[in-house]
Amino acid sequence: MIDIRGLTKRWPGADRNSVSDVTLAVPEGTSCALIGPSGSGKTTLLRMVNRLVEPSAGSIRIGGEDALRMDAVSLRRRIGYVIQDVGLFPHWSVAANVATVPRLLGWDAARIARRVEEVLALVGLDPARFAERRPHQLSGGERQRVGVARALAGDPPVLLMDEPFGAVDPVVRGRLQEEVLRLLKQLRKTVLIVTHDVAEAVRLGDAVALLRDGRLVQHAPAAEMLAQPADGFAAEFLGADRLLLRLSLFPLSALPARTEPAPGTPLPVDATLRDALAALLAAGATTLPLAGGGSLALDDLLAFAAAR
Ligand SMILES: Nc1ncnc2c1ncn2[C@@H]1O[C@H](COP(=O)(O)OP(=O)(O)OP(=O)(O)O)[C@@H](O)[C@H]1O
Repeated sequence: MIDIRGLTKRWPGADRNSVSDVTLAVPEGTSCALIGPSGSGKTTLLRMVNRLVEPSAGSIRIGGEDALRMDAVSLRRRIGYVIQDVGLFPHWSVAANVATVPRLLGWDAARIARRVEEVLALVGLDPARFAERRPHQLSGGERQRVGVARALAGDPPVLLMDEPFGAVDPVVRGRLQEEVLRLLKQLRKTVLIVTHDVAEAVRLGDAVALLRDGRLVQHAPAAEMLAQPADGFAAEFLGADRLLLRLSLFPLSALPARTEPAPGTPLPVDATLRDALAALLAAGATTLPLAGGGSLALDDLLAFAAAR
């Protein structure tokens, strides 16, 4: 769905490329998280996709169409864009902000009103309470929800997100990540998301693309990248706890349950393998019962983590 080939950006007067020969495909209905150190070119790459930055070389196809030949304004109406500081119009109500793209698309007033209610509800904001407020009457987390609602309002097939949860505290951030993840899957959007947070990247990205100095170091499914970093730089960037993080991507059902019973508090069915490891450590146990029947053994969990 998003097909990027040989994409390069050299800013005028710069002595090197900010993005260098990046080839990357994001299949329809999937998400890819762009990670990398500060200055590695993540935002520049993202902003080339909706032509806020014009590439120096390379091609971008969206849904098979050449994005570089399309009119930039109509291209942007087909691509939702969510940024860290949200960029809401301060004097407009939440409803008016969310209606920006539907209005540009020329929808009639009744359709716009229905859509605004629908997307506000989708992002967990009660339209009756929030539609008429101004941005300064919202919390940071609520503002970011409005940003997501606005990006979804025109029902674009593609969503670009640049540190969308960067400005909120860790608790709100976790909840927003969870909800947005569920929503994007449900709506089958094709998503490119910039983050500097590895945990957020593997949580939100089906695939992860790692940049260094504008070049793509590795592009792989999240669990694969955590298990097999391409080089020393990738291993260091992903962090010493990467195998632990990888366990958080798998449900309990990834391991065959043992049939023998075990004492202790049962692990809930929706626990991840990382939750299971935490519970085993907390209980000082080598096995724990599963709420769904049978038991889980520490040995099996460690073998799974080491097998990659
Ligand atoms: N408008 C611009 N003009 C000139 N150079 C720019 C411009 N925007 C970005 N750059 C340069 O391009 C490089 C990549 O910047 P970019 O913002 O894409 O990195 P990033 O990985 O998103 O960083 P961060 O995580 O800090 O946001 C940097 O060296 C930056 O200084």
